[in-house]
Amino acid sequence: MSRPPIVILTALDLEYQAVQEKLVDPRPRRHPQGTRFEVGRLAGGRCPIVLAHVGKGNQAAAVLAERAINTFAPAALLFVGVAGALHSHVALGDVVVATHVYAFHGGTSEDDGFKSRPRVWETPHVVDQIARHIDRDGSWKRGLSAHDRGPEVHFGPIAAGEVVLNSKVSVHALWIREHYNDAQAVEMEGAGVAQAAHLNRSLPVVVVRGISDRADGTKEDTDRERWQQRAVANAAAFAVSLAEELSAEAQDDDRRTTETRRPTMPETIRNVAKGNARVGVQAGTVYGGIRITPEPVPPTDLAEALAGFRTRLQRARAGGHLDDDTYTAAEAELTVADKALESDTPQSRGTLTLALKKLRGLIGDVAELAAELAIIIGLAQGLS
Ligand SMILES: Nc1nc2c([nH]c(=O)n2[C@H]2C[C@H](O)[C@@H](COP(=O)(O)OP(=O)(O)OP(=O)(O)O)O2)c(=O)[nH]1
Repeated sequence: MSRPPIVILTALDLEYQAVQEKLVDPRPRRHPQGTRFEVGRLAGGRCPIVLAHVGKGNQAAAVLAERAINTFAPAALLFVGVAGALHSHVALGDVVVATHVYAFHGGTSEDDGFKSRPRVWETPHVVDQIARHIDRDGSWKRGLSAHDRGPEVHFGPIAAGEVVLNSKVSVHALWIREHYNDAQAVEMEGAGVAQAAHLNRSLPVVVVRGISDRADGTKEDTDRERWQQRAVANAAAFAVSLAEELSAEAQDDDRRTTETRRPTMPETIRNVAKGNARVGVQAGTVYGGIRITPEPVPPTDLAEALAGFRTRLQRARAGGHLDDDTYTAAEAELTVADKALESDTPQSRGTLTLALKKLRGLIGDVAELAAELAIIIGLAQGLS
């Protein structure tokens, strides 16, 4: 079972570069709409990473997050970048991991002033627990260049708006202090990414930010002192450790689901076979060097099976088991099959079977996919 990918989004070139440096053998993947993703693996790790540059702002971040989710079916989404600190205990170079993201610009403008209409997305519990474990473990700091003090990791809310905040006394600064007082850092993309993940069956998302200024009017100075590069290197180091753990966890979850679906066998087996009946192995407990491969539970609903197969196809591509051209051709056949299934006429049933057979020719080299498709073809043939 191959590991599901983790998508990492970045806004600035220096953020992209900081993550890209962690990838082994990154390969470009061009989306039909022109977005260039890069897919690689972490050095010494097994998790496929999909990296993208989304530019500044929540809107672009949301659209491209949606695109990445649809294309790669990741196990989780991370945003890695820089941010300004909102409290004095959060120092330059520290890492802030969002427990919540506040979209701090929501509100209503009334005669007696602007009223807050907060929106907030919470980081899923399981992901938060993994991130805290990585912080306690501390091994994510290996490989960081030696500083006077190692960066600290802070867990807390992040405020994401539509402006670069570079003042302690501006309207925006006062607004955040009054209504989002526990926010640790401020940035411009977290809300867009969180919204996109929420709209995709609440896919786990984590915003990881390195602090490169104090959001207090000194941003130009700290930028000149290259705090952006230093801060994002720390955020990237933390994020890739997190990605590796998240992918491993998702794989374990997949395995557990497969195992709980397997019917359990009682310890004592009574053989009820009679006459010339053929009997395989019936055993409650088996000792010795026996390898057992769990048999997948065959799908019964064709539409669901096709949707599941599309996800598997995306993962096979993200994991490097299918090249781009084969993937595109296979996806096209799957779309033909989907449409034919919707029409449900005698003619469309023929189209459906033909599309699935062409698909079989395309993915035949990937054993896992071929086995699953054989079951789907059986289901489709059962329709006619
Ligand atoms: N360090 C820091 N990063 C911030 C702040 N606000 C903010 O949105 N970010 C994050 C999210 C944005 O993607 C990006 C904006 O930072 P930037 O350095 O590009 O800001 P800017 O537009 O003023 O920079 P420039 O291109 O004019 O030099 O950094 C902040 O106050 N401090």
